[in-house]
Amino acid sequence: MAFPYLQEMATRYARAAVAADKDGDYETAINNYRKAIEILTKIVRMYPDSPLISTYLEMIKSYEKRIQQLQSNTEAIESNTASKSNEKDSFINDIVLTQKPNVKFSDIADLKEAKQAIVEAIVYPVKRPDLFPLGWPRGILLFGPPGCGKTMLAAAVANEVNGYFLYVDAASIMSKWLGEAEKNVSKIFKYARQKSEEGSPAIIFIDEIDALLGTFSGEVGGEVRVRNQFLKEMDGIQDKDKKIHVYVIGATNKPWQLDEAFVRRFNKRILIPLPDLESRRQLFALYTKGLNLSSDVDLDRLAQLTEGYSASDIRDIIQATHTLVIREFFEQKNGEGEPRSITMEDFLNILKERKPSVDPLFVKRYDAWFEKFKAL
Ligand SMILES: Nc1ncnc2c1ncn2[C@@H]1O[C@H](COP(=O)(O)OP(=O)(O)OP(=O)(O)O)[C@@H](O)[C@H]1O
Repeated sequence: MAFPYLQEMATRYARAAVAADKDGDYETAINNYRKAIEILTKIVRMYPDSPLISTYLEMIKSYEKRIQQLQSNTEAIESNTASKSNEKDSFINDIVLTQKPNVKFSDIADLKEAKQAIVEAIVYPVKRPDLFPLGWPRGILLFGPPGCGKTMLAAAVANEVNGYFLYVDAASIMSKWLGEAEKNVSKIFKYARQKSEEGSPAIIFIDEIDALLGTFSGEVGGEVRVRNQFLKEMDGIQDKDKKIHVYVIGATNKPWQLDEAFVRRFNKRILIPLPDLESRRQLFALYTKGLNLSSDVDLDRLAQLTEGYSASDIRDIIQATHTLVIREFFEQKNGEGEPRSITMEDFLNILKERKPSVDPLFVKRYDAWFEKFKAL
């Protein structure tokens, strides 16, 4: 999952924790502090170069301290045990990332074909269902290397149609709620249908969908039941009366692990590839927009040098280069005055130390899979 979403999720839990803490609902507060810690720890692990790392570490420390304080106050906790009826809501709260994400199509570099396919599949039918006498697809599969915009696209389309964005991590559904997974799958769809009935389209985004619809070598935790439940729910939203605006966007980095019978349920199957030269140029322009660049920085050249890098690799390169200059500024000038501008040499130094995160062999596999299952 991507940095901004993780950040948003951590903030959400932290806010819920503080609110519950104030209300004296210590059990909810502890649970939410724990979730915030879990996500912040993930951010620290995944984005060690982020300039905010020390802030996150501080936050983790202070939440841990608060949990300890609250835990020692067992009496208060017992008197505020969450009621059964709240449990359902809190599950949905866990998965509904935000009602309206703030990612826009214009924040996404290039991916013209994918944007167009997704607009045709979701935006047009939401705006003018009467123009689609034959119905329209409710299941869309986005596949391709990690960090190239699958999550962003799904969030942007939810934003575009003013809908609910339900972020679901398939791997955690299978592991975290073992035994509960089947029930939780139907809760997700029920909630989405309810939102649609109230007038807001709902986009269920399932990250790492291969964890849910993959071909398993062994049956460990009721996988077949969960899968069947999921397929039943997907069939349930194929509504002939055109009233239901619930869409399932599945994302995977390993499409070849999907069971072929299930692949066909996703009427649209779209490859989100590694950025080509032009996309990389756009990414460098996009992510250096607010930075102080020296005149020798050649974005075209940087785009040429980064063949094989993912969009998030490129964003990370820019972030690391910026951090380098900021670090130097603090070390040499103690944070006084202004940092110097970022030079081409800074970029080249960082590039030397960063290899693409995607294995080129995988890229060939994506293309081959797309050829076989393409459905734009
Ligand atoms: N096309 C793009 N334009 C601009 N930024 C991008 C693009 N693709 C990825 N990014 C950057 O990389 C981050 C990760 O992207 P995103 O989460 O959408 O990738 P993903 O394909 O869903 O990856 P994963 O499979 O790891 O979940 C984004 O938050 C964004 O900063």
